[in-house]
Amino acid sequence: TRSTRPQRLLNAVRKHATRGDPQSVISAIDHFCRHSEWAMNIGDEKGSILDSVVSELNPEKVLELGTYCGYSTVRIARLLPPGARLITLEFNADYAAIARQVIAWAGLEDRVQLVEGASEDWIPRMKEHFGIETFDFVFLDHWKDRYLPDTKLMEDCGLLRKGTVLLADNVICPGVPDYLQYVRNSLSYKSCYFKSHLEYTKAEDGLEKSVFLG
Ligand SMILES: Cn1cnc(CNC(=O)c2cc(-c3ccc(F)cc3)cc(O)c2O)c1
Ligand SMILES: [Mg+2]
Repeated sequence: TRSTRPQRLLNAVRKHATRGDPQSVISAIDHFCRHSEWAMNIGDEKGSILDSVVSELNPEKVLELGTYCGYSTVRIARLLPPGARLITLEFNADYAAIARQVIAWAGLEDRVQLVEGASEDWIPRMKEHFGIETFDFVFLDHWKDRYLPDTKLMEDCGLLRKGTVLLADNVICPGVPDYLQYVRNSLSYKSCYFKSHLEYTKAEDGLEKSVFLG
């Protein structure tokens, strides 16, 4: 049977990236997506903005919603100190299987926990199942109609603290209008927009950074 795009992306990582070298994994995926097949990774341009937000924050506890092939997981985890923890949720089992191998190729499995399942099922279980009190940083990149309900769910589950940073991908393309309206108008968030481009294209897209004020 034909291979899938995520499988071909993983093959490109194995062929062109060095085991244990996260930067080479990132570069191999960006090259594959620019020159072979577009894929919905955050990409190098928005990825640099993600890097700067993570580096400035130095988070200990990170949640990623939407793993896909693990590209942003690798981007974030490579910047974390070894004691820090990144929990990444992926609904799609096929994507999760590929992402595990990409994360392992980068040598970052010791600080990443990939969980398969629906965000709305796992968010309420973070405390008792993972011993998490609150998250320092949350990266939202999953189904766009889940950004707002999952943010409200994280609030209700007490997973956000004063200063927790939410960073949302694709706020222009495909777009998350209900989420944007919420974080930009709620007195509980200080929000700002980082204008960029849809991964590997000239189309406008951007990231919204929102600090929870408690
Ligand atoms: C199936 N599935 C599993 N995870 C998800 C969540 N991610 C997205 O949907 C997503 C989509 C796009 C995108 C797709 C087509 C297009 F024309 C323009 C943009 C870009 C992204 O960066 C994304 O994160 C969907
Ligand atoms: Mg995205």
